[in-house]
Amino acid sequence: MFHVVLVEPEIPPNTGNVIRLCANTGAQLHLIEPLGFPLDDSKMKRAGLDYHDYATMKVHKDWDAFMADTRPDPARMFAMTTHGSSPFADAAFLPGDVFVFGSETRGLAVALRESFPVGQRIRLPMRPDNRSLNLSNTVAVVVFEAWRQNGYAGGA
Ligand SMILES: C[S@@+](CC[C@H](N)C(=O)[O-])C[C@H]1O[C@@H](n2cnc3c(N)ncnc32)[C@H](O)[C@@H]1O
Repeated sequence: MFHVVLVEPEIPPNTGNVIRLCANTGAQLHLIEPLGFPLDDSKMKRAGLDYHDYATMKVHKDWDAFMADTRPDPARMFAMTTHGSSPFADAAFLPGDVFVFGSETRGLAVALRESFPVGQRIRLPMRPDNRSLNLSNTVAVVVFEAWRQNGYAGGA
């Protein structure tokens, strides 16, 4: 099972899309507070979520609480960032890998981003002069690539 970590997400429909994506792919979703919206926000509900979709979601009061609760292997954590220097095409993912995403307007805080070794800061390719992809689209690309590399284990 992969782990998707949204650090301080701000836009309800993005988080709604990611909740559904994680439910469909078997990824464990972690939301790091503060969130920019209440979890029962009506705009998030428009993502068409069912009760069972929320089963893969955990909320952590901050980054340190996430690390203490989850105890991930630091060597298998990846910061997804437009400031990354490691090409996505070269990344090899394993079951249990942790993918960390920044908020929609701020991205990942510099200190958190730089706490990842350069080889674990990954940038998805974009055409020149584009700033960033949508958060939920980025999560979908990464989770499906990681799942593809692992034979869509558990998928029907
Ligand atoms: C809308 S972007 C944030 C943009 C923010 N203004 C910044 O400068 O980082 C939200 C998140 O999506 C992910 N993201 C978006 N485009 C990406 C890309 N090309 N490569 C890797 N991650 C990306 C990152 O995790 C980012 O923090």
